[in-house]
Formats: sequence, structure tokens, C-alpha cells
Amino acid sequence: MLKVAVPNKGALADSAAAMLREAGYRGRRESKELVVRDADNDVEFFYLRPRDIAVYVGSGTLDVGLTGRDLLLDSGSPAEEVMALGFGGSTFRYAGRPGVAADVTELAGRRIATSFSGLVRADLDKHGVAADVVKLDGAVETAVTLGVADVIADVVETGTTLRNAGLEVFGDPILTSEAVLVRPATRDDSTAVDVLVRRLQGVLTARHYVMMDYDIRVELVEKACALTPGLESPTVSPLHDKGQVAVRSMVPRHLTNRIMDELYDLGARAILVTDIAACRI
Ligand SMILES: Nc1ncnc2c1ncn2[C@@H]1O[C@H](COP(=O)(O)OP(=O)(O)OP(=O)(O)O)[C@@H](O)[C@H]1O
Ligand SMILES: O=P(O)(O)OC[C@H]1O[C@H](OP(=O)(O)OP(=O)(O)O)[C@H](O)[C@@H]1O
Ligand SMILES: [Mg+2]
Repeated sequence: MLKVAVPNKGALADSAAAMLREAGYRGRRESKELVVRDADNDVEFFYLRPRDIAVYVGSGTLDVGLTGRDLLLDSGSPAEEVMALGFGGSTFRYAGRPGVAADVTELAGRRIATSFSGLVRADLDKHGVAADVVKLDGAVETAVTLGVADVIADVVETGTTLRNAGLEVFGDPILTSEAVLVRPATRDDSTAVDVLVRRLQGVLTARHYVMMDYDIRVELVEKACALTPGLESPTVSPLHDKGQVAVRSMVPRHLTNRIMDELYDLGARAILVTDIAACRI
């Protein structure tokens, strides 16, 4: 039975659960459940703290897990990233009172509060900077106000928490993160993991693309297909009216309206867009 680690709470938990549900797996009925057995799919889900997931997977105790790239790299675990999951996006950045520093090279001798000490020490080493890392559990923005640190390094999504604490980011982002699927670096080839990966890729594709159908005059079909090339090649079917064809193609969701406008201008009509509920490409 494939053993999968899933975030039990926090910023990644709801989206991870939604993605697995869309991929056809059983979820938990209430948030106190720590283990869920999905016998139909031969999978067992372990609901763990997101920070601990890379540790379990890296040790080989669990076969695969969903966590943040920042948490994976911070843990120093030998687990490796298999695929990005398209949610839980954030950056990991230095921040401080306005004007405190312009970039990491100005942090020598300073105190840096963070709950990601692995990431920060690696970044300081990379830049040859000797600074004190103050390891805290969370809410690190307050460390500057309370005088425990000169600057912080933390997860930034909207920037609201920083603004509320009177802090500003400085320097380049240390890391760009999102939720990722991780597996042990020394893994055996596993068909069960391949099935999970294909299902999750199916969810990503179904979310990123829509299906577009339209009718177009035969002599314009090449131009229309250039606007809607699809992933491989559009399906072109004959219509009863010999002068026209029906075209069906996958289109990136964020381009839907622009492509419909362009197709309409070209002469396409009966342009219909439908969601893709599930797919294997
Ligand atoms: N707005 C956000 N706040 C916090 N984490 C976010 C946010 N957006 C995305 N993330 C990602 O979520 C993960 C952190 O999740 P979470 O905050 O639940 O873990 P944690 O900080 O270890 O736990 P907790 O906050 O419960 O102590 C990281 O990968 C982070 O990049
Ligand atoms: O840029 P924003 O949208 O404001 O989000 C970033 C904030 O959210 C996270 O805190 P979290 O809620 O995980 O609490 P924690 O600091 O205790 O981990 C992170 O540590 C920042 O404080
Ligand atoms: Mg947090």
C-alpha cells in the first residue's frame, strides 16, 4: 500500500486535500483524523505537520508527500522534488525596518530571526556572510519590534504581515516556493507513485486548460488552428454543410477570452468553452 504524507493543517492543507480529492482519492471526514486508508486506490494517507513531511519521506518511512519547496530545502532532508503542484506559492525573503540593509552582503554581524534556519544559513554561506541566526518557531516579524533581531527572513505571500509590522523586504528573494510532491532520493521505481503523479498531472492540466469548440469555414481552418494549436493537434471534423468544419482543441484557461475574440474576428462561430473535469494526457 502506497504511504502518502499530507499537510494536516496550515497554509497548504486545504489545497492539498482538494487536489487529492480531485485526483480521485479519499479524504478525511474530520480534521482530527491522522490516518486515512483508501483501500480502493491502495493508498494510505498520513496527515502530518508540513514541516515534518520531508523528514518522513527523506528517511524512507513514507513513499511520497506533499509539502512546500521551502520546507523541503530547509529540512536538509535527502527527499527530492518530483513535481510542482501549482498552489501554496510564496517567496522567502529578508526584511527589516526601512533602510536597515540593501541586500544580504550587508548582514555581516547582524542578528537574523527566522523559523527557516537551514535556508538562511545556506544563503549566508553562499554569500560568505557571517551573521547570527536566531531560530524562532513563528511570528518572526515581531522579533524586530521586540529587539531580539535586526532583520528577519520569512515567507512572504501578500506582504500584509510585513506591512503590519512596519517591515520592508530587501535584496533578491532567497527562494521562490510552492507546494511540491516529494519522494525519497534513493527510491525504487514504483508504479504506485507513477499513478499518483499521473493523476496529479491530470488535475493540473484540467485546471490549466479548457476545451474549446467552434465552427469555421474550410478555407480558414489553418489560420484558426494556428490560434488553437492544442497540446498535440486540434481535432477537425466535417459538418453537414461541406463549406464548414468543426474544430475542438484544448486552450490555456487564462487565454480563453482573448482566443475567442480572435477566432470570432477570423469568422469562427458557435464558439463553446467547457471545463475539463479530468484528463490523462
Ligand atoms: N500566506 C502564507 N503563509 C504561510 N505559509 C504560506 C503562505 N502561502 C504559502 N505558504 C507556504 O506554506 C508552507 C508553510 O505552511 P505552514 O505555515 O502551515 O507551516 P508552518 O509555518 O511550519 O506551520 P505553522 O504556521 O502552523 O507553525 C510553506 O511552504 C509556505 O511557503
Ligand atoms: O505575506 P503574507 O500574506 O502576510 O503571509 C506571510 C505570513 O504568513 C506566514 O505566517 P503563518 O500564518 O504561517 O504563521 P507563522 O509565522 O507562525 O508560521 C509567514 O510566516 C508570514 O508571517
Ligand atoms: Mg507558518
